[in-house]
Amino acid sequence: MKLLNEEYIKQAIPVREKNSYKGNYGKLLFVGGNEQMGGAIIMSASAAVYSGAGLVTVASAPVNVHALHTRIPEAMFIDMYDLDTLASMIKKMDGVVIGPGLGRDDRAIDVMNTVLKALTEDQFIIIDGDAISIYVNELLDHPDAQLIFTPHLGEWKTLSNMGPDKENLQDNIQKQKELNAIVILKKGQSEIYFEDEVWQNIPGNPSMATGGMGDTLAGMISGFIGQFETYKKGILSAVFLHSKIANTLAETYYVTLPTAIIDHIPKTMKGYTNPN
Ligand SMILES: NC(=O)C1=CN([C@@H]2O[C@H](COP(=O)(O)OP(=O)(O)OC[C@H]3O[C@@H](n4cnc5c(N)ncnc54)[C@H](O)[C@@H]3O)[C@@H](O)[C@H]2O)[C@@H](O)CC1
Ligand SMILES: Nc1ncnc2c1ncn2[C@@H]1O[C@H](COP(=O)(O)OP(=O)(O)O)[C@@H](O)[C@H]1O
Ligand SMILES: [Mg+2]
Repeated sequence: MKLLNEEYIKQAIPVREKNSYKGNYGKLLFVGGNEQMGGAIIMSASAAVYSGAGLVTVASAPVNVHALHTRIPEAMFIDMYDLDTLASMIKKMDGVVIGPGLGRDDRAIDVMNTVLKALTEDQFIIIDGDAISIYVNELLDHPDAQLIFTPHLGEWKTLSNMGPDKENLQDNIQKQKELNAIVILKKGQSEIYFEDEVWQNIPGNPSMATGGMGDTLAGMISGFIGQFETYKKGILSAVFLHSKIANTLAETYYVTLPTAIIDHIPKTMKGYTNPN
């Protein structure tokens, strides 16, 4: 297992080309946030905006539109239960994050089916939170896109049948291959399973054990993938910086709020920008 530490991330973040524009930095769709959990998809989309994503659209329950626009006016909005609009929106995207606050009811299942069917092979999809349960319980087919799962240990049990006391490196590698996906297994020191190698994150601390922390990570990962040259670089940099920011904040704060992490992303990225 390779260790994900300061050395990897040093100068990993690309400098922006002088004449680049928003279209160069990722068009992302966030799908989730039912009537009870709008905050989850707002945090996720906010993390992507603050990570530098070029264009962010949120598909959510209509009741969430004003909260979203108050928090991040940079994001666009569609009703996620309008399945025709949802399907046509997917076609314009580089990547999709689905799951934060999605719920698991019949409407959520329809949303999930619509999204997975509309994807094409040049896109990526991050399946997080409730969307992990739906993917497993509804026996959904692997989409025609790069698939990325971001389970915590409870969600990994749903995906792999291995509980927190049973999961281990060899069986996790085997399961990741069966899933034909990149797996970011979230825990105290999260593990990242790629097709050819496994990484373990080093920073992180228990001040991060707060609702919304994983929603925020999913948004960061998507935002980074939209700008970095490879999936690997984007994912590893996002996982590292998410917990690195939390470590810095935990020097002075008892608990690290996901929204505080989000606020610190742009300045922290600047500090790691490659000057060449
Ligand atoms: N403000 C919001 O709207 C929030 C919405 N959230 C959403 O709530 C939905 C359900 O997610 P949850 O993760 O709460 O619930 P789940 O019920 O899916 O997962 C929690 C279960 O996993 C078990 N578990 C085992 N190891 C665990 C570990 N290391 N970390 C976490 N759980 C572990 C727990 O005991 C529990 O049974 C998701 O869609 C999520 O995005 C949460 O992110 C919290 C904040
Ligand atoms: N004790 C801890 N040490 C390090 N990281 C933690 C700790 N507790 C939680 N985290 C991190 O916080 C995030 C929690 O994700 P998740 O449970 O999906 O949150 P949510 O669904 O509430 O947004 C993960 O990135 C996990 O690694
Ligand atoms: Mg989660």
